[in-house]
Amino acid sequence: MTLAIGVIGTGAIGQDHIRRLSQTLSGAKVVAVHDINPLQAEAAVKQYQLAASVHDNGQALIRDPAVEAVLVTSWGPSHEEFVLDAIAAGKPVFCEKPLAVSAAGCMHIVQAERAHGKRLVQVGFMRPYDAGYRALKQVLQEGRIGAPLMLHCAHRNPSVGEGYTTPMAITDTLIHELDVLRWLLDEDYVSAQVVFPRKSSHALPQLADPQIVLLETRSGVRIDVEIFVNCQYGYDIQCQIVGETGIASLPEPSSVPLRSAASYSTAILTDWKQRFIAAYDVELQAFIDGVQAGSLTGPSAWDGYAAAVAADACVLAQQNGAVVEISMPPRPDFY
Ligand SMILES: NC(=O)C1=CN([C@@H]2O[C@H](COP(=O)(O)OP(=O)(O)OC[C@H]3O[C@@H](n4cnc5c(N)ncnc54)[C@H](O)[C@@H]3O)[C@@H](O)[C@H]2O)C=CC1
Ligand SMILES: O=C1[C@@H](O)[C@H](O)[C@@H](O)[C@H](O)[C@H]1O
Repeated sequence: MTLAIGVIGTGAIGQDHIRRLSQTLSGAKVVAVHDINPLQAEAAVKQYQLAASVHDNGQALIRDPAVEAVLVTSWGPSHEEFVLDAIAAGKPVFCEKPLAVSAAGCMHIVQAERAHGKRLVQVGFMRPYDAGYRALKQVLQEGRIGAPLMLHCAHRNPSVGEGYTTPMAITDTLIHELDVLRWLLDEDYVSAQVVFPRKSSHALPQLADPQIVLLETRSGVRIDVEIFVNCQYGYDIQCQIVGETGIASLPEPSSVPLRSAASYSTAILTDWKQRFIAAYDVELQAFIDGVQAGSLTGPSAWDGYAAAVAADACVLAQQNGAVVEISMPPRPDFY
């Protein structure tokens, strides 16, 4: 069976997912698209030669009988409404991060999904599907560096657009670490603090960049994450775990070492699309396969909620400079 997917939001990642659904993955096809900017939707249909209808609103796409599953890749603040509509229609939905822009919004989705009685939601947290993070988790699970004590992480983008603001460093960027580090350590956070180094001259006035987020987990692991979204030199994701008997680091993406012009070098990627290309493929194939098998296993609405609870605390910590408590309720059996 080929899963008929409707895509809401045909911008950067929407088009990238349409490309992989149409050209790389198996078992799915794009049958409908919608974007608040109709020219953007038409452009996606043309570029990927889709046999897809173009809807003039998201609700119509979700209700379209030809659409069996929904992909939400629109702007973050629109996610909650579309995901709730998909659940109300009983259709599986893959939603890009963030699941909703606040923990309260994510909780509405959790409640709706539980009331429906079966998992319908997968969140686009792709890093748990990345081979490097998976290898890192295996090292931890095999006890090869002993119990984890500290994590030193960095999330660096070369530059960001004019619309990117200080809280977005948390809700748009750090949200990936909030998810993947929780998955890696298999525990929730209990506190957050944000400190601001000297501001980069490359950051626009509305953005404090870089930032350092300090997290503490339930067992006492201390985590520092540098978020630096105007670092200029590349797209660079770092994660180093200091354990009781050793240190484990996220592998660098593979690249040909070059001896040339009196130097020895390896390239650094500049684009998130390339850095996690394999992980995006695997996460979306897992969604297709999960829908076909009647059982979703990827990052859940609860994972989206957990990341949002921590993100809310980090945004508050940005404002007051204090250590903010993170209070995470126990995971319901449903998840
Ligand atoms: N998992 C990942 O690594 C990534 C996830 N994302 C997430 O994907 C989402 C989209 O990001 P981008 O593609 O980079 O943004 P974008 O700005 O390139 O595209 C967003 C598209 O959604 C459309 N849109 C906005 N509001 C809408 C609404 N209410 N209804 C229908 N269409 C609407 C816009 O017209 C635009 O075409 C964001 O939530 C972002 O955080 C983005 C990049 C990477
Ligand atoms: O999700 C993403 C973007 O939305 C976000 O703006 C970037 O900072 C992240 O690196 C990228 O993975």
